[in-house]
Amino acid sequence: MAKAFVIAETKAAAAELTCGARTLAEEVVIVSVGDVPTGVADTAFHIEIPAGNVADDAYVTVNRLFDESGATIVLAEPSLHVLSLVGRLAAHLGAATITGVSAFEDLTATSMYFGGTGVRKARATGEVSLFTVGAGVFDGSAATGTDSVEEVAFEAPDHAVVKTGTEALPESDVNLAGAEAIVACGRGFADEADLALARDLAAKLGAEVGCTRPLAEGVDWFPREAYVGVSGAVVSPKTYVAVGISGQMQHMVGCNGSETIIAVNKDKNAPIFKQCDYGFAGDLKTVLPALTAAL
Ligand SMILES: Cc1cc2nc3c(=O)[nH]c(=O)nc-3n(C[C@H](O)[C@H](O)[C@H](O)COP(=O)(O)OP(=O)(O)OC[C@H]3O[C@@H](n4cnc5c(N)ncnc54)[C@H](O)[C@@H]3O)c2cc1C
Repeated sequence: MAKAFVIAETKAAAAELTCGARTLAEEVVIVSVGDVPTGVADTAFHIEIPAGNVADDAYVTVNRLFDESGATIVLAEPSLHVLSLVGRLAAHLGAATITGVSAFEDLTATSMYFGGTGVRKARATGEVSLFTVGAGVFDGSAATGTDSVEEVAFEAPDHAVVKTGTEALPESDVNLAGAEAIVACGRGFADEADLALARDLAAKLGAEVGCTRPLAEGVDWFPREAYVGVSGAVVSPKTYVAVGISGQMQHMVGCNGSETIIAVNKDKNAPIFKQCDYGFAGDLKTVLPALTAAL
C-alpha cells in the first residue's frame, strides 16, 4: 500500500498537498514546521521550532519521521524553509527531487523548465519519489484527516544555525493567491501616481492589485509578493486585467491559468493581445477611468 509523506508549513498548503497525496497514495502522513496540521492526514506531526533556531534545521527530525513512516512518495510545499527540508531529505535518501510540479499523471510529474520556456514530464527512479508542488495544483477544500496531531521535539543538528536577531519586514496586505480578480500593472505606468487608476478599477471589481516584476524589483512600487510570473506568484483568478503589460512569457506563465484575461495596452501589436480573451488597445490613462466609470 503506497504511503505519502507531506512536508508543509502553512495550513493552506497542508490541505492542498494532503488532498493531492490522496490521489497518489492510500495513506497520508504529514509533518508541519509551521501551522498545526489538523484534519488533513491519517497521521499528523508538528514540530515547534524553538526560538533561536530556524525551521530549516528541523531536518534531523523530519528525516527521522520520514524513515519511520515507510512512505515512498513525498510532496513538499515550496516555501523557503520546506524547500530546504526536502533538499536535506533528498540528500539523506540519495534521491532526486522534481521541483515546481504543476500536474501529475500517477507519479509522472509535469513541471516548467528553462524559466517557463518549456514543459517537461519526469518520473523519479528509485524507491522514493520527491516532489515540490505549488499552490493551486490541488484543491484543498475536501481535506480530511485526524485532529490528533503529535507534537515532536525539534532535534538540533550538530551545526545548527543560530538566530542572532530578527527584523520585522513591513507588513504586506497583498493576497494574490486567494483573489477572484486581479488588476495587474506593468511598465506601461510611467508614473507611480497613475497606479491610482488601477486601484480605482480594482476597488470596483473587488480585485487585488498585482504587477510585473519590474514594478516590484525595478522601481519598488510594489512589494515582491505582488508580482506575477515564473519567478513570482502563479495565480489563477476568475478575472485577470493586465494593464500596460506587454505579455512576455515570464509574466504570462504566472497568469495564464486565469479564467478570463483582459488586456489594456496602447500598442495594438503587443504580444499580450494574442494571449487574452478581451483587449482594449488604448492609453491606460483613458481606458482605465472609462472602465471604472462603466462598472
Ligand atoms: C529569468 C527571468 C525571470 C523573469 N521573471 C519574471 C516574472 O516572474 N514576472 C514578470 O512579470 N517578469 C519576469 N521577468 C521579466 C520579463 O521578461 C519582462 O521583462 C517583464 O514581464 C515585462 O514587464 P512589463 O510587461 O511590465 O513591461 P514591458 O515589456 O516594458 O511592457 C510595457 C507595455 O506597456 C505598454 N504601454 C506603455 N505605455 C502605455 C500606456 N500609457 N497605456 C497602455 N499601455 C502602455 C507598452 O506598449 C508595452 O507593451 C523575468 C525575466 C527573466 C530574464
